[in-house]
Amino acid sequence: MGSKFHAFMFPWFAFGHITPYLHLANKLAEKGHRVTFLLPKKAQKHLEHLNHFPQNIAFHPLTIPHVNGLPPSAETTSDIPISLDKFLSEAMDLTRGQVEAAVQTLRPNLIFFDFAHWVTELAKDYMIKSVCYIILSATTIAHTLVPGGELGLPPPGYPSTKVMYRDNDAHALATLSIYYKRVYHQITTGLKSCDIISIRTCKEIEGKFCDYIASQYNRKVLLTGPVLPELEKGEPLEEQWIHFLNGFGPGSVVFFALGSQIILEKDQFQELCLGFELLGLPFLVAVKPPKGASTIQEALPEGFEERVKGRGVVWGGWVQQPLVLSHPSVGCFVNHCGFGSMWESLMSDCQIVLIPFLGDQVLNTRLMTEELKVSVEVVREKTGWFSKESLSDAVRSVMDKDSKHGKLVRRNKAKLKDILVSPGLFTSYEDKFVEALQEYLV
Ligand SMILES: O=c1ccn([C@@H]2O[C@H](COP(=O)(O)OP(=O)(O)O[C@H]3OC[C@@H](O)[C@H](O)[C@H]3O)[C@@H](O)[C@H]2O)c(=O)[nH]1
Repeated sequence: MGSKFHAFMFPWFAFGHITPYLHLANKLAEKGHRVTFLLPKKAQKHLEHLNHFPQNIAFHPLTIPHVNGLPPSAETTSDIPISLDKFLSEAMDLTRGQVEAAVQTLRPNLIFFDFAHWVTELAKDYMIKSVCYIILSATTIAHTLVPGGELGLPPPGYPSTKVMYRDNDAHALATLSIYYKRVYHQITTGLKSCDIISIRTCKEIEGKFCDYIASQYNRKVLLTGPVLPELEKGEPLEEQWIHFLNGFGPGSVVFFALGSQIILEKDQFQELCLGFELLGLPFLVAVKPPKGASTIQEALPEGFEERVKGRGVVWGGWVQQPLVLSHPSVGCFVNHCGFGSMWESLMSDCQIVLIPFLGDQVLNTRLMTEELKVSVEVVREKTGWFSKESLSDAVRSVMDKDSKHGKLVRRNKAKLKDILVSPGLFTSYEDKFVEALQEYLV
């Protein structure tokens, strides 16, 4: 059994990081441990519905200090373009006093962090254990964030010849170069100096990358598994989507989403819409309005809505992605291969088409498409541009009943899913992880 502990959680101020931390917090709380969750004030109201154990998980809101260059109301990466992330990162560093005050008062046993590498010093001062909990893929860490790593190039001894950047990834590398140095420093410092390294993955998908990280940091690496939430514990799918999706046959709808960060240029957004028009299948596209537009409607190609009426919707807000994916009418998931979406796509019964934008998304895409062979990637030009034809061709290549390639990836994916859903696999990762933490605390 082991004794109950009290953990602090302090993830990077991005929903793509906060949400998986909260899923892990729920698992700890379910086992009777206590969690104090540090997060920006405004983020709390978006997350309360995901806290399934409010008696054991307490949110501890932080005030985001003012930093020149950061818009006054910005508190998470969803509030700013990627080019301003560095200011939010400075603001996070300036919350150190608030974090320390909370540690001093509440005296936790452990503190989980990812980007705030200075947590390890603070933890030592108060004699608590620091846990660097990585919610990006092990593949990304192994390729880009090990000591001696270099932007865009695999490090010596890297265990794959397939999961790499290629010529046509210059667009993703250019974005990565904006924040690479900062994130490299944050992650490698945190991983070197923490007490415990842990990653949100499992060896069935990323075993050799996890082993490589362990060898490069000369440390044991604990895996939590994907720590997916139980869908039945949350709210049901919104009525409007049930109604829309029920109007189509099993496995016929293509669902498109790009996570919480990607905002398309207007011309690329329009090309995307035209790609769906060309495809001819029913679709639900959920993306933010493109740059320069405040609504989706004003940015749609002329006459588009009329032409696809009754067959497709482009929605500018949040949809409940895991629930949409579990609707029987949805047969294909086109997405950016953020690590959260990658897991959700693997656990669904949909065909997977990938269109990565950021550095880690490119590597995740290669892992899925070339190493595991469970998906296809949309072909881009050297400039990063994808055309309506390349988008619709990729979807057709897996959705056409007679497509050989479609059959192959469907078979591979079904095999992998069988392994992942084998009874007890994920819970045994979670149990072993918690046991390992308890051993550290003895
Ligand atoms: O409309 C939406 C969009 C997204 N979501 C949810 O939001 C989460 C998005 O997480 P992802 O990791 O896929 O993508 P994000 O873009 O938010 O992640 C960010 O952090 C993780 C990194 O791998 C990504 O590169 C980075 O962009 C998923 O759990 C998804 O189900 C919705 O529920 N509805």
